[in-house]
Amino acid sequence: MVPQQKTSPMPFHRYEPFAPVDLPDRTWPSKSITEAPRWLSTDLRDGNQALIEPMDSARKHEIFQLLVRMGYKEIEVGFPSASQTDFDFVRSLIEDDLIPDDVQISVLTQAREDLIERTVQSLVGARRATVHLYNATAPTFRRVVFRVDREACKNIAVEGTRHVMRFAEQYLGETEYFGYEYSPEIFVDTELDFALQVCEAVMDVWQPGPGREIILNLPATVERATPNVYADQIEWMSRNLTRREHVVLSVHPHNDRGTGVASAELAVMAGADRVEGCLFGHGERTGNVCLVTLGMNLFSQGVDPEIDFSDIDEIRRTVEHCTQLPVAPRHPYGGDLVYTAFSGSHQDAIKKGFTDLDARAAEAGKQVEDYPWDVPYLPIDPKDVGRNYEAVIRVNSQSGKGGVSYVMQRDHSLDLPRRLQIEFSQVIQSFMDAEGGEFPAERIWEIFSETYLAERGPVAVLAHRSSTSEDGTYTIEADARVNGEIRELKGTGNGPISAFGDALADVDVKVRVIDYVEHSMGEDGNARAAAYVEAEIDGRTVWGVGIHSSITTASLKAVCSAIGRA
Ligand SMILES: CC(=O)SCCNC(=O)CCNC(=O)[C@H](O)C(C)(C)COP(=O)(O)OP(=O)(O)OC[C@H]1O[C@@H](n2cnc3c(N)ncnc32)[C@H](O)[C@@H]1OP(=O)(O)O
Ligand SMILES: CC(C)C(=O)C(=O)O
Ligand SMILES: [Mg+2]
Repeated sequence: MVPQQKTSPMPFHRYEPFAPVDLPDRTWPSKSITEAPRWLSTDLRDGNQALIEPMDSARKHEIFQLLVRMGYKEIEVGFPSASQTDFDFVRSLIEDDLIPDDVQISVLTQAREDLIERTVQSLVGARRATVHLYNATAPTFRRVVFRVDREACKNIAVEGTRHVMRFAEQYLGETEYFGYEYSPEIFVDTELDFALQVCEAVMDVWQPGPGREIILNLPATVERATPNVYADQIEWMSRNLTRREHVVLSVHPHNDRGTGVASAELAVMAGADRVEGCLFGHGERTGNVCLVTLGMNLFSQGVDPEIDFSDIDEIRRTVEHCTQLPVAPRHPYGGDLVYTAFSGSHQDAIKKGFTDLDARAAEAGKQVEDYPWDVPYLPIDPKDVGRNYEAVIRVNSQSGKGGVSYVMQRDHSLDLPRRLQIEFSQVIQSFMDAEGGEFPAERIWEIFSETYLAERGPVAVLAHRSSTSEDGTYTIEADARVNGEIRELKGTGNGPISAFGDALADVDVKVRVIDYVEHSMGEDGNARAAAYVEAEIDGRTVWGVGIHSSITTASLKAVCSAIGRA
C-alpha cells in the first residue's frame, strides 16, 4: 500500500488562497524573452534599507562604481529624505561628477510634501535624474496605514505627483532630463481596477507623451501568489493602460515565496519593459529579485543581458563586502559550489562532456571558447563568468573513477587507462573510508605517488642499455637492484617490456603483461612520458605506472611499479 500522508498540525486555516485573475485569453504563456529588459538596480535603496548595517558612504560608492562598470544605466541611489547620510551620498555623486552621462540615477520618496521637496533638492545639479514616488494602494494599507477610502488614496498619488513636478520646476532648471516613476505599492494586493485608476490619475497629471515617458512600476512588494498570477496582473495592466506607448511598464518582484525570478521572467513575457532588483537578491525580507540570476538566465539562452557578469567573483566579493552579508554557496551562477560536482555519475558525464566538446570543436576547426556549449550538468561554461575548471570536480565519498581521473588529467596530464581508473578510484575510496571528508587534488596526487610512483618494490632499474638486431629482436641489459642486491639482468623480446620481463625470469620474478599504454605528458619535445602496465604477477593483476623523460625508462619503471604493487 502507498503510505498515506497525515493532516499536519500547522494552522493553515488562517491563510487565504490568492484569487486568480480572470484573463482567459492571456498571451504570455506562449511568449519567450528575446532581449534584455531595461534594468534598474535598487541595491543602494531597497537593498540598503534591508541591511543589518546600512552601507556607509565608502561602501555605497563601491557598489555604485561596480554597478556602473557592469553596465547598469538606471540606478536607484537612495532615499535622500531618510537621513543626512542618504542625502549627502546623492550630493557627493553629483558634486564630485561621478555619474557617467549615460547613467540615470533615481531617488525614492513617500508622497509627502516636505519629503518630496527634500528629495528634489538632493538632485540639484544632476544631468539626468528620476524621482520615484510611492504610496500604498492595497485595501489593508488603505484601512490600516492611511485610514482612507479609495478616492483619498488616489489623491495621495495625484498630489504627490503635482509636488514632484512643482519642486522639479523650482529646483531642477539645469537638469537635462528629468524623469518620473510612480509605484502603487503592494500592487499585487491592490484591486486591478483601482491600480489602473490610480496610475491613470497620475498620468493625467504627468502628461506622458513623445519624449516624456512615465515609469509605472507595479511591485510585488510581498510575493503572495504563484508567478503566473503576477504575469496575468501585468498583462491585464499592459492591455488596459492608456498611453501605453509612453509608459515604461516596470516590475519590482520580491521573493517571499522563493519565486521572484520566475515572477520577473513571466512578467516580462506578459509585457513588462523594465525590471527592478538587486545583485544577489538583497532587499527587504527574502530580498528583491536577483539581478545576477535574471541576467545570467538570459545569457544561458543566448540572449545578451547587456550587463557584464564576466568576473562573477569580483561582483560577489564587492557585494559581500558592502552588504556585510554572505552569498550562499548554492546561489545561482555566483555561489561557490554552483559549478562543482562531487557525485560520481555527474563527474563521469562532465569529464566525458569536456572530451567530447574539445573533439567537436577541433573537428569544426574552432576554438572551444567559440564553440556552442553543451556539457552535461553545467548550464554554462564556468569560464564565461571568470571561474576556472579547478572547482568543477571535487572528490569525496560520493565520487567515482570519473572524478578522480579528471583531477589526474587536469592537474598532472595523466590520462589513466580505464581499468587503472577503476583500480585507483578504489584505492582512493579505501583512504576515504579511513579518513573521511573531501579529498583535495593535492591529497589525490600524494596517494597516487605513494601507490604507483614510489620506488619501494623488490626491483628497481638503475641503468639500462638496449639494442635491436636485424630480425627485430630487442635486447636489454639492465643494472637493477633486486631485493637490495645490485644485479645485471639481460633479456630479449619484441620490445623493452617483453625483454625486461624475460630478464626478470633470471631473478625468479614472473611477469605476464596484459596491457600497456603510454603517452606524452605535454606538447613540446621535452615533455615527459607516462607508461602504464597492467600485469599478472604471482596470480594478481595489478597496474604499475612510470614517468620519465625517456619512454623506455618510463615503461621499465611501470613494470617495477606493478611488481611493487603485487
Ligand atoms: C516597500 C518599500 O520598500 S517602501 C520604502 C521604505 N523605505 C523606507 O522607509 C526607508 C526610509 N524611510 C525613512 O527613513 C522614514 O520612514 C522617513 C524619514 C521617510 C519618514 O519618517 P517619519 O516621518 O517618521 O514617518 P514613518 O516612517 O513613521 O512613516 C509613517 C507615516 O508616513 C505615512 N506614509 C507611509 N508611506 C507613505 C507614502 N508612501 N506616502 C505618504 N505617506 C506615507 C504613514 O501613513 C504614516 O503617517 P502617520 O504618521 O500620519 O500615520
Ligand atoms: C517602493 C516600492 C517600489 C517597493 O520597494 C516595493 O513595493 O517593494
Ligand atoms: Mg521593494
